[in-house]
Amino acid sequence: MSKLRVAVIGAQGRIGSAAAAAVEAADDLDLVAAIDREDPLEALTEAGAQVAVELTHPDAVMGNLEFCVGHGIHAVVGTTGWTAERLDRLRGWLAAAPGTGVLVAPNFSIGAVLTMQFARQAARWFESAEVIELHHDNKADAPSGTATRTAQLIAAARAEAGLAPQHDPTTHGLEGARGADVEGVPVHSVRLRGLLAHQEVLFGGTGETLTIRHDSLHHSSFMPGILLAARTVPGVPGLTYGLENFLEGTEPGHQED
Ligand SMILES: NC(=O)C1=CN([C@@H]2O[C@H](COP(=O)(O)OP(=O)(O)OC[C@H]3O[C@@H](n4cnc5c(N)ncnc54)[C@H](OP(=O)(O)O)[C@@H]3O)[C@@H](O)[C@H]2O)C=CC1
Ligand SMILES: O=C(O)C1=N[C@H](C(=O)O)C[C@H](O)C1
Repeated sequence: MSKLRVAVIGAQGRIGSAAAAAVEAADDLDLVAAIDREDPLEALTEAGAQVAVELTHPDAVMGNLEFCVGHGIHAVVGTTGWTAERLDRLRGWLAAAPGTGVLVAPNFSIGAVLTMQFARQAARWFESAEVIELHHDNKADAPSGTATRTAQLIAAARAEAGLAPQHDPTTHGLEGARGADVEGVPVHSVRLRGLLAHQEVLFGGTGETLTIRHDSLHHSSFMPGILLAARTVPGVPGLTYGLENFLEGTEPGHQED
């Protein structure tokens, strides 16, 4: 069987370099292009890439995806900075490219995907919910894509359950002290040398709290998810948001890197 032809965009970066190495090491995948800021996107078409793994910067991702979708190259996207408007724009490009698939995943690690699912499940049972995300000191975006998605899922579950908006008695405080407001859920962002990617979701109810914590200790935590996504995306046309949509029916052994 011929190997799937995969390209990595952002291949000099922290996660992009790890992704390029993981693709290269996979028996069923062929790393046909590994490009970064200075390289032309035409390298993807010249190399005959079938799937592009996009791991760059919120300022670069839309241009890269417009090119990929316009050339019928499926994409697996880890880059953050997504808004409803950006997702709509991407849907528009995909509508004009039937058969092309794009997965946008706020987080490729299985533990982070489960954290989001557990948080959604817990949200309806607690009056208070806050998210603390902690990342390395070179991260461009805040809050993280994962924390934003987590807060959105909590907000949706609260609304579905008919919970009242969260009570915040703060009348005196410095700006930012209560974090960013993501659909009514406070999200706090810590940037610290030595960290990679970590998140705590805190829930509070009468006489009890629940804390869900996840730690990505190494970029290897994202690789099984990226490889699974690269293998799956050619069979899923249109936009898929969240790796969980590709995990259903997958045996854990199939996520090996
Ligand atoms: N979904 C997930 O599971 C994960 C997502 N991420 C996300 O991935 C993104 C990258 O993170 P990280 O690797 O830490 O960042 P880095 O800054 O280490 O890497 C990004 C790389 O992309 C390059 N780049 C910038 N613009 C372009 C462009 N137009 N075309 C090609 N390459 C470009 C950068 O070059 P230069 O240095 O010259 O700017 C750099 O080499 C972030 O948005 C991060 O949040 C990270 C980890 C996991
Ligand atoms: O920049 C990072 O490092 C990460 N970015 C993603 C995010 O913003 O959620 C995923 C993970 O947290 C690592």
